[in-house]
Amino acid sequence: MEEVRATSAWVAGCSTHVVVDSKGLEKVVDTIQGSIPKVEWDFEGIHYFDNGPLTVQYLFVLDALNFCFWPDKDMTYDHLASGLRAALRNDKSVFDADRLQKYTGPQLRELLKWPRPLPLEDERIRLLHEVGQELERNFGGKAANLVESCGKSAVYLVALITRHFPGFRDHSMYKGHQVFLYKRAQIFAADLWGAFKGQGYGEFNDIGAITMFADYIVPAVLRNLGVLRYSSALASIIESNKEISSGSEEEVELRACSIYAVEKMRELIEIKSGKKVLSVELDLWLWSFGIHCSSLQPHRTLSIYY
Ligand SMILES: Nc1nc2c(c(CN[C@H]3C=C[C@H](O)[C@@H]3O)cn2[C@@H]2O[C@H](COP(=O)(O)O)[C@@H](O)[C@H]2O)c(=O)[nH]1
Repeated sequence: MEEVRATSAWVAGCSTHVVVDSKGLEKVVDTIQGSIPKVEWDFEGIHYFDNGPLTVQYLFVLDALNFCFWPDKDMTYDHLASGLRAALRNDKSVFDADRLQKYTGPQLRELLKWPRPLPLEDERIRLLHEVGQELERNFGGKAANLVESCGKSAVYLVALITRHFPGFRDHSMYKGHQVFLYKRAQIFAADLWGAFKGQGYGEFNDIGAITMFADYIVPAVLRNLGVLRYSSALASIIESNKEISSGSEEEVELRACSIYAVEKMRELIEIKSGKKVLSVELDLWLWSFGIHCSSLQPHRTLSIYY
């Protein structure tokens, strides 16, 4: 994920709306004293897991749809993960590649037992079709084949996913430069690693290369911890719940500075305590803290990437 790391660092270096506060960062690192609280993958108990290829199919579908829940004030990631789990328990062929290509909005709603249109429903359907078509065309219909072809490399997996599935190409233009964020492709690798506990489909020799997943929860957590600071203009946009356009400087800075800050946190933990932590572990700790923190103020962007 060298391009994610390098381009995020570049944004952080010329960012004007968001600042990574090195003092704030150091304070957090001093507080945790080299050992971040261990958060178990699926601490919520909402995901499907059967230790086999169907779990891989489930996680790929889940991460194809893992974005933008906030427009419906009652919807969260939990509804998606547990809704897809219930659908799969009820019918093992529900995520077969041929079926993925045919779902309609109302059918997906029915699958998730959601009583009204989903946020960005048309895009969700388009992305499901894309996943079904491309899995069928190049991977024998199975996400497990996609993962097996990666030779235990998370970096290669992310590259392969972004090459084959345009919906996962999470990138932006910032001050004339292309910036790579790859949130959903990276989170899929991390979900495999977490679910399979680093074994089988979850075994990656380079899991340390994955960065944090730039969503709308972790930036707000980092701000809450004093690691990120916002300009007063950006702070008032976020506090008044106004939407920030996808691809705007503000939005790219919020996401890229979060990636950069977590990389810096990881480096500083190692310098201060000699302990190596993974960005994936830091992400899960920060994210799980965020979803339990009612005072958090996430930014609002309509996006298919996070
Ligand atoms: N950075 C980061 N962002 C994450 C996740 C996850 C879930 N990961 C699973 C993996 C293991 C655990 O057991 C988790 O269940 C979801 N999100 C993002 O959060 C937002 C949803 O917020 P709300 O609308 O309040 O539900 C949305 O952008 C979604 O894409 C993560 O881990 N890291």
